[in-house]
Amino acid sequence: MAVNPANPPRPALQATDKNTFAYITAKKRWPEILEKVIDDIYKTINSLGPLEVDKIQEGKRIADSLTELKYQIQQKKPLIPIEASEAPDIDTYNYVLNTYFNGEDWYSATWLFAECYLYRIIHSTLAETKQWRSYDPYFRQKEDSFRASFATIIEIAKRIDELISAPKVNADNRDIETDEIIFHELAQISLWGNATDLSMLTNFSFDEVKKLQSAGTKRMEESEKNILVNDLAKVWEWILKCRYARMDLILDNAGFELYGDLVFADWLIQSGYAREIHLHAKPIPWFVSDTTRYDFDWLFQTLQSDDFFSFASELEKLSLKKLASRWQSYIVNFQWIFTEDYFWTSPYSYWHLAEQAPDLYADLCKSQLVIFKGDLNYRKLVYDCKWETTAPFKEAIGPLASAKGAPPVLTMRTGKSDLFVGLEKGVEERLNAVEEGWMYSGKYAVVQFSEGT
Ligand SMILES: O=P(O)(O)OC[C@H]1O[C@](O)(CO)[C@@H](O)[C@@H]1O
Repeated sequence: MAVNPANPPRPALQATDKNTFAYITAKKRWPEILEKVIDDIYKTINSLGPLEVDKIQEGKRIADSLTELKYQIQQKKPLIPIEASEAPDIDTYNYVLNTYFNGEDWYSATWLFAECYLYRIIHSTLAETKQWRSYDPYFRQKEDSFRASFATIIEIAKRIDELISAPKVNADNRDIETDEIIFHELAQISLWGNATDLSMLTNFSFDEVKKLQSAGTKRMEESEKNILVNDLAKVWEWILKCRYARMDLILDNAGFELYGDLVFADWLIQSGYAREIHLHAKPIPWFVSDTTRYDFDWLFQTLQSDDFFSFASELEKLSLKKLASRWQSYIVNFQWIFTEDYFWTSPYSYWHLAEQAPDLYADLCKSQLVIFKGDLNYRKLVYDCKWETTAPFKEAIGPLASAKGAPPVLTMRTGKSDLFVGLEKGVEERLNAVEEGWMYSGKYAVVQFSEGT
């Protein structure tokens, strides 16, 4: 039988499997995430004036629907089609549900489908209303966590300033050895930014977020040992070969992770290794903290604002403004091209990219490097199934490595699911012996590369 959403290349990860992160997610994390959304809606309701009766009433109905959704999950009720609407992706969801998961419930459907379906339903519950259609129920969390990340944000802003103004040598006006070191450093800032994912932080305080980030900076020096597969050296060779390349960045979380990704993208442009970088975001709020157009624009505005980091010194504010105005110039000059596509929020694995989103695929094939950030992108790349941890990365990403004309693919992800491929023999056993839950702790990462065909 051909590979399909109910028949991945290996048995699917499923929440029915009790000793897995999929199970913990369905049992504990989904209800918590829904509670946070409901709280957020009530916070907004409470801030409305008495004249906004319609919005208040509609908001209460949304909160009730989401409470019902939480109950459906907790009671392991069957998944039901999403109400038809003008949204371009509902037919896809209902087709996949009816064709592959008819009669399945929140636990017995694949983890990937059930989880995408959850975030899609949360969005529909808001999008199909009059007053809340463009409301992002995760925005408050994104905003708070970005503010709490100030110390690391400013540290990185200073660093990129130094790096960009560093003297260049040789005929090409570049010092390749220094560039290689900088490349490794900035790639790791982008990589470890993925550890602070809000969907994982339902129970974390902002102090803990800060700790994670400062550990992230310190970890930079000793982080190599937690990158279980590190293809950065190969990627660097590839970049040197390509020179002045088109690159694509399939973004993950907004806020701190996006900031780190853009710092990396900034240097790639400034150094001339990239001529243009296409930034791919989500068209709807997704997996709590994923980047949308609004988040992207908000980041630029925030870095330029005098009020958001009101406690920052004038010098610090100036360095953030300088950064944001340089970034703005990349947008104006089409060196950074922002784009979004419903394929990224579909329930499909990237094994189906060419057939499900042919135009997007054809466009990505023009790229010299397609970088996939984060855990969900990784899950989708490898079809979210029980690969042996030693399975080769290129086998696990299927057609994206082997199809004729497949683009060069790089994944940079901290592990937040029961899923690692491409590990050396013995690594899984060594870590199993010392650390329960190491696969999904966010502490271990992989940077894996396929040069395409
Ligand atoms: O933002 P990321 O890195 O894609 O992570 C998304 C999160 O959602 C999950 O995919 C499932 O909840 C986790 O595996 C991961 O923590």
